[in-house]
Amino acid sequence: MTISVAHANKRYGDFAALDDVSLDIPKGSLTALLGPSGSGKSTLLRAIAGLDELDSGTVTINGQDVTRLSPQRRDIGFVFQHYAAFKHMTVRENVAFGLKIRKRPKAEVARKVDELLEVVGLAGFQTRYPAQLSGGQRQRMALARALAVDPEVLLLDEPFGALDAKVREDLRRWLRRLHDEVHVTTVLVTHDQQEALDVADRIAVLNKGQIEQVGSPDDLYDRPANEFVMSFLGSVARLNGNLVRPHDIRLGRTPDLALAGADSESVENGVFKATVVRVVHLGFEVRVELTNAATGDDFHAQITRGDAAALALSEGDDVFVRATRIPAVAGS
Ligand SMILES: Nc1ncnc2c1ncn2[C@@H]1O[C@H](COP(=O)(O)OP(=O)(O)OP(=O)(O)O)[C@@H](O)[C@H]1O
Repeated sequence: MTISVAHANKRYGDFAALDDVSLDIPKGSLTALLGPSGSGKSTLLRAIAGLDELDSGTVTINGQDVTRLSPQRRDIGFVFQHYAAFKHMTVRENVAFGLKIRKRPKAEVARKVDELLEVVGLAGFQTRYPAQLSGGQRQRMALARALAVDPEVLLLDEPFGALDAKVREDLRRWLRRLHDEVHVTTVLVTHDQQEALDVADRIAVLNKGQIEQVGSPDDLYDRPANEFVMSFLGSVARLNGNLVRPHDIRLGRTPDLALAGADSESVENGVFKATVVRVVHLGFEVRVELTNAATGDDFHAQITRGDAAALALSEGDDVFVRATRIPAVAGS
């Protein structure tokens, strides 16, 4: 383990921002702290960084208890959502900053900075000033600066939060590739489940100052520990009391068509009737909004364009519905 947090508690007045949190972060992993606003993600990250002191509990980095060490002595790189670059310094000087204050030899600084600017795709931007960069380029410069001093741990607090959706998506793919190249143990705070699923190899889901589940993206998506994790990691539909993923719902014009393709997995709730409320085309997929004919509950199914075309659904049509997969979620 590179990082171990044990029984961390942090209160603000009566409010428990961290409530007995324990988390191990393996060496070389890219772990996302995922949770809704106010769940304690940043508080946990700041405790690992040493920017906030815990009320109780310990933080260990590489076997050393760093709970009482200042951030400067923890060997970490840190990137925030709004990165404060030195405005009067060029990109090159910004990235070199940490190495210069550590008084590294000039030739080493030059080599290292060249290498990093190459890695983050800013080789052609060396003499620009931060104001002459796009938001995405500025965050990549921030990452290069944090990585320049070869930290043991890289901590990222919503590093792409202020950028638009397309740039965010490009940057998180880029971050994943960067991580595959440099393997520095990385902890990323995000409230965006898509970002966590896309970029992380491990996800810790936080809720109200506690960890609900830790696991790989597949573990969490396919085997959620509880309803909170299941609904936070993707959209859900409630069918006869069970939470299911909208793309695990099969529709048919007749009851046997809804059953067609049923595999050997146990199908606990059978086929039931529903009415089509709306059909929404979302590019590759089609969302079918439905009402359960017996209970009046609304839910939606996500099907392929091919299936939608074959079914030729219109508003008001009756269809037969079946869940193809019902995850075993505790408490549902
Ligand atoms: N300095 C502080 N004083 C009082 N309350 C605080 C302080 N810092 C954080 N909190 C509270 O602690 C809780 C956890 O905050 P934290 O920033 O860790 O949440 P978060 O999960 O990172 O949320 P977000 O995604 O909104 O940043 C919040 O309810 C917040 O209001």
